[in-house]
Amino acid sequence: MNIFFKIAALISNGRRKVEPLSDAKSTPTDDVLVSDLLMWLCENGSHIHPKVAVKRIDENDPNSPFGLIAIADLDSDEVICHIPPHLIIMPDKYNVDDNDCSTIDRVYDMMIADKPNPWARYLLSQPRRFTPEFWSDAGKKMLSEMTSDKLPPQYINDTMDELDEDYGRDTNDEIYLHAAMMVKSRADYSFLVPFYDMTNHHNGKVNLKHEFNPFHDDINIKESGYTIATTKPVSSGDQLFLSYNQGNICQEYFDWFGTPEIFQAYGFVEDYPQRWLFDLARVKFDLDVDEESGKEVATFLVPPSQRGIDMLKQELVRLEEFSEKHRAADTADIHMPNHEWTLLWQYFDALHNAISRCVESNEPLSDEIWDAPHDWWVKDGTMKECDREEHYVRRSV
Ligand SMILES: C[S@@+](CC[C@H](N)C(=O)[O-])C[C@H]1O[C@@H](n2cnc3c(N)ncnc32)[C@H](O)[C@@H]1O
Repeated sequence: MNIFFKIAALISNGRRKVEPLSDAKSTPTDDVLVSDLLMWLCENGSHIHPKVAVKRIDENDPNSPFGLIAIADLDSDEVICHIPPHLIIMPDKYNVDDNDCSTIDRVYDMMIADKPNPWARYLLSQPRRFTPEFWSDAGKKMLSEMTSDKLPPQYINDTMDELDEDYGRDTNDEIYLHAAMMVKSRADYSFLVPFYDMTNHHNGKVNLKHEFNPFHDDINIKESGYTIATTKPVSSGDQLFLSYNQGNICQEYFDWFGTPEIFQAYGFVEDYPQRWLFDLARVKFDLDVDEESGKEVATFLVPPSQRGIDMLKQELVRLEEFSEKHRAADTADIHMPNHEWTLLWQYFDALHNAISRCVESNEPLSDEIWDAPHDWWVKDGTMKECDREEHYVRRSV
């Protein structure tokens, strides 16, 4: 019996009758690690919708990431998965402010166990050091030269410094670093949730939501577990997406966590729509492609100023000089792993493109933003200074 029907059988022994699907194309996965993981999850009390498969997002690329794919049409508001509390890795006490590293410690322990469970084996199979915070010294040096102290992402050394200096962890232990990167790129703050952590990001195609906000005061995750559901009908073959920065539990991420921060924390350049925030110029805009004209359009979330636009024009010149100096280099000479080099230039192109669209727009200019307080982040599109408790305000620069 193939994995698909094994899972369906498990679920039908559980809480819901699952009829075999006539148009089920293939097993939910072609990967042993993933099928072991799915079986382990179902045998340990998880509910995984039988019309959802785990597949590589590019079936022709054996290295492409996995994602959740509908293998039959889904309605809106269908529960895609429920993961019970005992499978979620979380710190003892949970407070979003004292985000300690106990979740990382637990993932590390799971990975170095004598017989790692299927989830640990899957996480260990993920590419090493692929998010910029965990890049080689050469890669981080090149990225820092590209962004200088002006353009995002900044603070790419924070995580390693924190692990080393604040928590005294061994940052020469490659498995510990991998555990840390898995938490940073797959957890909701300190909650690492299996299967939920297989969901990819896309703000334009997002079709999933959290059934409840696990950070809400009246939710005790140790009782509720995690449940995600569809927000709209999903056609067979479509990928299921969450938003990593504008989802229904993202709260203050709306204000400042944009395309640069997604690149830094998750190691990929997001598709349109993108969100760009440039502290130094106090410029904040969404960049999307207009369906009719096919042109990229910058939608400003705070009014841009001449001063800010002039700063970004100077940054464009500096970026072009950086490209002149490095793009033709031989990676062997700079000791940067190929995946870092490829990703760095993908981000360079997206950054250069976004600033170009911004400075060439004919948006009316005003100096209003320079009267805003130093912590000038404001909720989407308003100049209203937001209530502190409503929104985190990012570190001032
Ligand atoms: C929470 S995991 C998602 C599941 C992951 N793709 C897997 O194969 O297990 C986050 C990672 O998935 C990848 N990812 C998520 N959304 C993506 C997207 N839209 N494009 C490319 N990679 C994406 C990135 O590598 C990111 O660090």
